[in-house]
Amino acid sequence: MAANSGQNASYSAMKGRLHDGLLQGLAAMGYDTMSPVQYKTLNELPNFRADVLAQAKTGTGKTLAFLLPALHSLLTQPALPKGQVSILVLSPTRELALQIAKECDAVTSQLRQRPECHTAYGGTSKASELKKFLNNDPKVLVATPGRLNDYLSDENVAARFSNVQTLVLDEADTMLESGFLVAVNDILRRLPPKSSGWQGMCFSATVPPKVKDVMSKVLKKGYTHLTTVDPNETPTIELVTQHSVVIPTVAQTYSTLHAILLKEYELQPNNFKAIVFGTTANGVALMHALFSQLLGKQMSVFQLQSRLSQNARTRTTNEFKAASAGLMFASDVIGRGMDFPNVSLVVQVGLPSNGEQYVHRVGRTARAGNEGRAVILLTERESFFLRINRQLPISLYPHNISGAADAAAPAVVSAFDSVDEATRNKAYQAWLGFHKTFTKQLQLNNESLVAAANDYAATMGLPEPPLMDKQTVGKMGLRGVPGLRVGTIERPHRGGGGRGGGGRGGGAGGRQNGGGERREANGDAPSGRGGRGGRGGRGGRGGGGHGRGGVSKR
Ligand SMILES: Nc1ncnc2c1ncn2[C@@H]1O[C@H](COP(=O)(O)OP(=O)(O)OP(=O)(O)O)[C@@H](O)[C@H]1O
Repeated sequence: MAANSGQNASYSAMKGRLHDGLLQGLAAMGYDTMSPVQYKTLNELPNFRADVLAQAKTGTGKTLAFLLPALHSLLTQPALPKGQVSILVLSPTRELALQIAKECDAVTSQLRQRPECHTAYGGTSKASELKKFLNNDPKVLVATPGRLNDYLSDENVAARFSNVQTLVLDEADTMLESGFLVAVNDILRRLPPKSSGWQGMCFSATVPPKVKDVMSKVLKKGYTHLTTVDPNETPTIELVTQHSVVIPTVAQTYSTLHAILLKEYELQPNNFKAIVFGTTANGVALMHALFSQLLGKQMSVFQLQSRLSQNARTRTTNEFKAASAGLMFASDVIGRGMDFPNVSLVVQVGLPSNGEQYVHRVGRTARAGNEGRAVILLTERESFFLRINRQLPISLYPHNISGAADAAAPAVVSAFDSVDEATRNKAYQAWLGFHKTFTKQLQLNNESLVAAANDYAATMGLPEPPLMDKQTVGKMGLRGVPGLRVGTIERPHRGGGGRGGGGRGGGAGGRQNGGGERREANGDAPSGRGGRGGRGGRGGRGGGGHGRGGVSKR
C-alpha cells in the first residue's frame, strides 16, 4: 500500500517498539510498509494505550491501525485471568465484524500463544456462540452492538468484561448516530466506567462534527486526534474517478443502469468487478433478479442485503472476496468497511443517506492503493443530492449512454417478465417507503409520490399497482391517498416463508417492512432498546431503528 508525505516507513523500523510476533505476522501477510494511518497510530500517540480519534480515507488500513497498538498492549501487559476479554471492537455490521476478526487472526498468526479472537453478531445461533465464548479464553471480541448487549444483559457474561482494556468503535461516526447510539449507550453502561481506565479508540473515514460531542463518552478529555485527511478536503479517495448520471424519471433507471454497466465493462473488460448499491433490501433483490436475467451469461451476479439468511450473507461475502470478477448488487450492509479486493467500479442507484455514506460506498473501490471508478445514478428529482454536496468531486458522466439506454429498454421490459411478481411487489413497496422519507427534498406530496411509485410499478411490467396492506399504508402515513390499492394481505403461516435465493421469500411485504421499508443504511442496527439487542441484532428482520436519521432494512 502506498504511504504518503514522508511516511513511507517500513515496519522493520518498529522493531523493539512493536511486539516481535506482530511484526512477524505483518511480514507473513506480506506488509512491509506502514500506511499513513498506521504510521501515525504507531508513532504519534503518546503511548499505545492512549485514547485516540483517527480519521483516514477508506481502504487505507485503519483496521490494523487500531489492532496493532491494542494487541501490543495485550501481549506486553500482565496476563488477564482466563476468560477475561481485553480488547472489545464494535462494528456496525456482521460482515465487517467477521472481517476484522480475520485480520486479527492474520496478524497474530505467528505468535506462539495466540490470543483468541471471537465474534458476536446477530443472525447466528446465540447459544452455540455464547457457549464457545464462555468455555474458552476470548481475549479479543469483535461484536455488533445488538448481540453484545444481549451478552451483557447476563451478569455472568458481563463479568467477562470487567477487565476490558481497550474499546474500539470502528466506523465510529455511524456507531454514534441515531441507529446505534441507544445500543452503544447501553453497552457503555454495562461495561466498567470510563474512569476505570480503559482505552477508547474511534476510527472512521468520516467524522462529522455532530458526533464529536458524543465521542466524549468513549474518549478521555485531551485524547489524541490523528488525521491523514486534510480538514478542507472531502475524505473521498483521489484514486476514484467519480461521475453522475441524471435521468428524467425512475422509469429510465434500469435501462440506464444496464447501459452504464455495459459501458464500464467495455472500458475495463478484464476482471470487471463491480458493486451496485441500492437503497433498500427489496430494491436490491429486484436488481439482482433483473440483472441475473440481463447479464448473467456474461458475468457472475451476486447480491448482499439484510433479508438474506446470515449463512447466505457470509457465503456470498467470501465468494465475492475471492472472485476475480463479478457483479454484486448490495445494500448498505456492505456500504462501510468491507474490503472486497480489486473492486474496480462502484455504482450507486438512488440517494445515499448522506454525503458520508456516499464517500464510504465509493470507498469499496480503490483500496490498498488501487484505482477505481464510481458512478451515481439519480433521477432529476434526486439530483438535489449533487447540489447539496458540491464538495464531492463528482463530474458528469463523460460518455453518451442515452442511446444505449433506449436500446436496452425492450430487453429490460422482457427480463422483468421473468422476475417473479412477489419480488416486484416488494420492490414497489420498498420504493414507496424509502421515498416517503424524502418527500420534502424530492418536492413531492403524497399524491405525486404515489403517482411516481405507480409509474415505477408500470416500469416493472406490473399490470396494476401492487396491493398494499392497510396497516402498512397507515404506518407510512399514506391512508386515503388516491392511487394506492389497499386491502388485506393474507399472511403466510409462521415458518411458511421460504428462504430462497432472493432472500426471505414468502412473507407479505407489509409484515416484513413493518410500516414501509425505508433506507438500508449504516449497519445491523438494533431495533429497540439494548436489552432487546439480540433480536435487533438480527438486523434482517427487526434490524432497523426506523429513525429519520435513516436506519432500516439494508
Ligand atoms: N500496511 C499495509 N500494506 C499493504 N496492505 C495493507 C496494509 N494495511 C492494510 N492493508 C490492506 O489494505 C486493505 C484496506 O484495509 P482496511 O480494510 O483496514 O481499510 P480501512 O481504512 O479500514 O477502510 P474503510 O474505511 O473502508 O473501513 C485491506 O485489504 C488490508 O489488508
